[in-house]
Amino acid sequence: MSKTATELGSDQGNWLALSIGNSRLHWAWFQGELCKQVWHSPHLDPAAREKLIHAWNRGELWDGGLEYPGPLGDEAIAPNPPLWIASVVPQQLALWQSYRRLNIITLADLPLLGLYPTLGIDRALALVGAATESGWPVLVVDAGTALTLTGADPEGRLVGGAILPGFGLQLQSLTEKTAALPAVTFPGTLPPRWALNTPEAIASGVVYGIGAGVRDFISDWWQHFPTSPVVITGGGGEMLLRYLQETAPEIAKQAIAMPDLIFSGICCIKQQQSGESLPGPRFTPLY
Ligand SMILES: Nc1ncnc2c1ncn2[C@@H]1O[C@H](COP(=O)(O)OP(=O)(O)OP(=O)(O)O)[C@@H](O)[C@H]1O
Ligand SMILES: CC(C)(CO)[C@@H](O)C(=O)NCCC(=O)O
Ligand SMILES: [K+]
Repeated sequence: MSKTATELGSDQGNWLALSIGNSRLHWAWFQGELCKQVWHSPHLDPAAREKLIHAWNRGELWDGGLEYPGPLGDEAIAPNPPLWIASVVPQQLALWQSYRRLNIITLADLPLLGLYPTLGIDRALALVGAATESGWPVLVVDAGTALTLTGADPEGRLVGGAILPGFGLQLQSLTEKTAALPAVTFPGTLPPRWALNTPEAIASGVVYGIGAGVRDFISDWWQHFPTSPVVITGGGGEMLLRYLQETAPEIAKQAIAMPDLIFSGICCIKQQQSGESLPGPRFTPLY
């Protein structure tokens, strides 16, 4: 559906992308294809959603109750921005059902082959984003609440993947399901592997355990697709990359960190649906 001149004039190509994850909301403000700002917020309740919509209509991007990186100079968002949502949390998505300029992205919108019906839209969009940047085949490692590996072949067909508890969830489950293990905050640096105290032993187990698992998946992926890029994303992506740099520099050198991958995917789908761009990567290798 292409935009009318009035619509273009009124929103100047401004739009918002929202990726609803299991722990947090991930937001991006776009002008056309240009991503101006990315930020994260807690899940919302109806009152917080109303405050947000009112802020947008005053030209402000952020609500005081949410984490944000600070105002962007004098720039203001146009009122009633189109909102493109990808969600893996139905209750949080339901909050936006009555938003006037809502576009919900579903698996049916994606130029990928071989998808299974319950595949997470975040995983599928990350693949689209990764392929837009690096072409097919591609493997995406997303270290969010759940850590996922998702790979597609040279034709853009899902090969498959894996789901495991992410860094935060592993730390949390140890604390909650044991008597003696304390809460451990997410380590900022690679912990010592052979720890001599409880918090570092927990951090070591989780970081080296996840790291080794991911490394093994990447090695196996390269047996099948030796030239495939590996794209790392998600809040735990930096830690994962640190692990790879330390233990497997030859893998780390070939891994690409793309924190905002999901937004490349959303932008790509929006362009396709709005007829704003050249034909997308639908079923054709990009290189
Ligand atoms: N400073 C930090 N605070 C909290 N978690 C962090 C921090 N740095 C890295 N992490 C890790 O990143 C994860 C958060 O990643 P990300 O933002 O991709 O996803 P999320 O918000 O947890 O999940 P989702 O997108 O599924 O809601 C946490 O689970 C934790 O393992
Ligand atoms: C695995 C998560 C939770 C990662 O955010 C999400 O992609 C999801 O809910 N997926 C559904 C199951 C699947 O992807 O097979
Ligand atoms: K569940």
